[in-house]
Amino acid sequence: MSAPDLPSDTRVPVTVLTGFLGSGKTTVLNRLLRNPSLAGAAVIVNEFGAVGLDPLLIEASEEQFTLLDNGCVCCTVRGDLVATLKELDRKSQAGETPSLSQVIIETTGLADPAPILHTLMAEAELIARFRIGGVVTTVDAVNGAATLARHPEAAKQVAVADRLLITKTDLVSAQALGALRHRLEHLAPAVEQTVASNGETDLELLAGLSTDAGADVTRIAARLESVAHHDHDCGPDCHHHDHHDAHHGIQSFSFVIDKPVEWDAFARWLDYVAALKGEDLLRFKGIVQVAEEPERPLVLHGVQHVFHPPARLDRWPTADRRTRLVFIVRNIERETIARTLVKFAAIDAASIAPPVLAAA
Ligand SMILES: Nc1nc2c(ncn2[C@@H]2O[C@H](COP(=O)(O)OP(=O)(O)OP(=O)(O)O)[C@@H](O)[C@H]2O)c(=O)[nH]1
Repeated sequence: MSAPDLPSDTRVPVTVLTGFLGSGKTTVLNRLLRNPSLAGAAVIVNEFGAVGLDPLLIEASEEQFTLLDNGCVCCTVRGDLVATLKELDRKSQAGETPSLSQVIIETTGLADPAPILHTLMAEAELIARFRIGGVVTTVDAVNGAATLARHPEAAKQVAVADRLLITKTDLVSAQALGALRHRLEHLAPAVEQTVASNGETDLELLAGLSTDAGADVTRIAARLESVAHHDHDCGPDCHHHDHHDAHHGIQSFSFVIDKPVEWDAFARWLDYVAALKGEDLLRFKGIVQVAEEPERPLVLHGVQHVFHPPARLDRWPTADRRTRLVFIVRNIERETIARTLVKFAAIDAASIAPPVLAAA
């Protein structure tokens, strides 16, 4: 179906912000959203996991923010994405919300961006109102090389990028960064690689994409075609599979703990879990009520072997002050982690929800 004959700049650009689990998407998004010129932007966040923490961690206004948490936006919630975009457009046109200037979709870390682009290019109603502003892919300098070798999803995210944002360069040597850049050049030739230190990037990122890369649907289609080629070149440990198997073996679970935790014991538990399960502990996120300072929660991020320093918030983002821990793992049982919580973090099994049957 061909797009209506509209000048492309009357349509709202949609930027897809993707990148593997924990690679720094939300950090980049939060930095961008601090810019007043993005006040008219809508943010759609897709989260993989039963208990989502992103609504607590993303600095978008309630009006700006839509959470899609019923599955992965590249497969099960594509319909929700279409409905969300149509509704954003309707509200903007009806004057119920400020005029929509930009949409940023933050995918899950496991998403294949190609079906998302297809969705944006296939729906006549969407084509009339929205255009693809481009794909920005974050690549974590610490875990990036290993992740590209092990997870085909990550290689695809790089292959369809219009811009690569290399994050966490403060944590690696120049040599490691050079090797990663070389790998990225191979997967995405001629795609600009930018360093985003702690999310620091500028609006040029979105503006530049909107005007050149995103406008050309033919070019995007050609890039999508080429992803198949890159799929067969994603590294020695890459396991090829079709899209429906893409998240095979990866699961998410959570714990809600209704009593404050003792920090020393909890920190010991974190060290233990990181050391023991790092490679299969793809992503860990937590908001923690610490007994020593219960009014100021700690936000924790773990990405494979790397546990980032905890960040203390000034206050709880919502009325719910319970500790919440979310895991995205490969081949690790919830009960196994639960047992370590009881043993190392000295957490009473009775205070954990959903109940932990085999923890005692
Ligand atoms: N040292 C350092 N840490 C960073 C940088 N960018 C992000 N981080 C940290 O990396 C962790 C994960 O960042 P997020 O922005 O939550 O990553 P994400 O890609 O949104 O994660 P998911 O979507 O939940 O998988 C957080 O603790 C960030 O503070 C960076 O440039 N340097």
